[in-house]
Amino acid sequence: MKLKISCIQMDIAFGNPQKNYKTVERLFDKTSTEKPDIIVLPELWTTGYDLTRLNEIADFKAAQTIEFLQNAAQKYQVHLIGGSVANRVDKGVKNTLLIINKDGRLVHQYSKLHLFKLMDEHVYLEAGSEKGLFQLDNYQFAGAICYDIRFPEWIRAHTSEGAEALFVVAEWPAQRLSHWRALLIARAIENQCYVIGCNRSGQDPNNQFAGHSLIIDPWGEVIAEAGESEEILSAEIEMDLVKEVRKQIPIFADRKPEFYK
Ligand SMILES: O=C(O)CCC(=O)C(=O)O
Repeated sequence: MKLKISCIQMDIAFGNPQKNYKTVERLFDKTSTEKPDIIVLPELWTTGYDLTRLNEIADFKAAQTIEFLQNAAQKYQVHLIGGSVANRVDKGVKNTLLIINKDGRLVHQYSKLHLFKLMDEHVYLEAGSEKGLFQLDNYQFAGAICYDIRFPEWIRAHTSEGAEALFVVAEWPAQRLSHWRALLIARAIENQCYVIGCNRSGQDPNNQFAGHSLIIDPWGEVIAEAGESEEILSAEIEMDLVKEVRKQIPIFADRKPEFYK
C-alpha cells in the first residue's frame, strides 16, 4: 500500500508560539491540496530553541498544541506526526513528539530521550523515558527527535519491534548538514525501513538551520529532498517495499544479539 507523506519544513519564530501556530495553519492549508495521508512537522515548532524562556512559553501538558493538532487532523482528514513541542509537565519541561490520527485521537507521545548538550538541552529540559513506537493505519512506525539519530541502538530498539518507517523531527544546524544526511541514510539502510526526516529552515540567535528534509527508502535511496528554505516536501512511499528488502537481505533474522553486549 502507498502512503503519501508531506513534511512541513518551516522557519520558526523564536519564542513566539502564537506566530508559529499561524504559520502552521497557513502551511496546513497549502499542504492539504496535495491530500497527504501523513503530515510531519519539525522539532520544537511552537517555541524554537528559546530555552531560557521555556518556563514562561512552554505549553502546559502540551494541551494547547494537542487541541490545535486534533482540530487540524479532523479538518484535513490527515494523520499528524505533530512535530515536537516544549511540554511543561509537573517537574520541568520535556521535548515531546505528538502523534495524532486523522480522527483527532492522540495516539502517542514520545519525549526526547537523548538531550543535546551542545545546545544546553540538559540544562533546560527533562529527558523522556518512553519509546517512540506507535501505529497508524495498522502500520508500526517509530518517532525520534533530532540528536536521537546518533544512537543507532535506540533506533534498532524500535525496528526490532517491527517499525517499518522512522519519522525524525529536527532542528538540525546547517554546519552539520553532512551528518544529518549520512545518519538518516545509514539508519534507513541498516534498519531496512523508510526514514522521513523533517527539519526546520531559517535561523535563531544562535544557529542557522539546515533544512534539507529527506524521505529515504529502505534501500537507502533518497526519494525526495528539500532545499534550505521553507518548503513542503512530499513523496509517496510504498510500504510493501519494506518487506521485500527485509526478505532479500534478512538482517533481522541474521542478527546475533548475544554477541553484542
Ligand atoms: O546531533 C546534532 O548534530 C544536532 C542535534 C540537535 O541539534 C538536536 O538534537 O537538537
